[in-house]
Amino acid sequence: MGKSSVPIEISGLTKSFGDVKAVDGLSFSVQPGSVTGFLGPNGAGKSTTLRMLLGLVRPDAGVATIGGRRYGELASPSDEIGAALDASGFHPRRSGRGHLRVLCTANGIPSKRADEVLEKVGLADAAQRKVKGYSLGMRQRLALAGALLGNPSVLVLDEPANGLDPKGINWMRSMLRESADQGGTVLVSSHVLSEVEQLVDRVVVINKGRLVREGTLDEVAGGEGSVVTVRTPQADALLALFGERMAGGVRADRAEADLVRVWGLDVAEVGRIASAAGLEIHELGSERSSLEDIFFALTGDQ
Ligand SMILES: Nc1ncnc2c1ncn2[C@@H]1O[C@H](COP(=O)(O)OP(=O)(O)OP(=O)(O)O)[C@@H](O)[C@H]1O
Repeated sequence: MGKSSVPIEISGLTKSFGDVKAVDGLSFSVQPGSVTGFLGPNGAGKSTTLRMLLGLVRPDAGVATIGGRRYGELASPSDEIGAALDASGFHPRRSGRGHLRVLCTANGIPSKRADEVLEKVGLADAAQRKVKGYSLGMRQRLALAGALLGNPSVLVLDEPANGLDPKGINWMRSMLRESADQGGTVLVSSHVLSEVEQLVDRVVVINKGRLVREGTLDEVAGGEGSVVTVRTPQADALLALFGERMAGGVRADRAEADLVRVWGLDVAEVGRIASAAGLEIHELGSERSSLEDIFFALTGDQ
């Protein structure tokens, strides 16, 4: 455990831009020692939340803290939290090394640290090249390098997987994992679950500025769980049957005219209930919902 234990707490955070409620009473926490995915469709309020956490946007209500303090109250922010919010915000004519050295100066970090992090993110060979010639993947690496400069306990990365090829994703996973294994707190946002599925062990899912689900990948997958599919000419009657059990955590919908999907029960229970009601069943099956299906179900974003 090389890093101090610094949780992030988001509590009742709210922010509107004119008529748009970007973040709406949002609360969740991010614990040290894990990589947490911050997920939601485009416009869900992820960037606004991260900007409030980093003191770049003032909340209308609520508070975001890092180790119990707001960003503005941190004694030495770059030692405590490293952020990469935008991989396009570089000065195009600066070299990768030049960019990092400017950050070192601004944050009172010795400039030799620039070369250390360039090495760490695999950009040592491109250190002298101008950023305008960098690929998107290289910019992501440079953004991460900037976040790592102060060797902070907390890393906050907005869409870090964007532009990375599978090799790059693998590499990103090992970088984030290393930080979490040392006791670091890592929060990475994405609007594409499949992009970060391999990077994270916990997820916080938001939609329309509100919390939808929070937990480990298994908990979130288990919550929706597997889906039982029933092919029946009496789909209406079957839906009504399971509709009555909604309060018990059972959910059903109609995938096709004669195909009903049921969540919250196993295949044997569904078969037993349907046969007890005397319904005609042509096919009964079960499939595990993919995380992507769950994400769509949670965010209503088809
Ligand atoms: N500075 C701003 N002025 C006006 N509206 C804004 C501003 N920043 C964000 N919004 C609006 O707030 C909502 C949330 O935006 P935000 O960028 O936080 O979402 P996001 O989840 O990060 O989306 P994406 O995945 O597309 O980056 C959107 O409707 C957006 O248009």
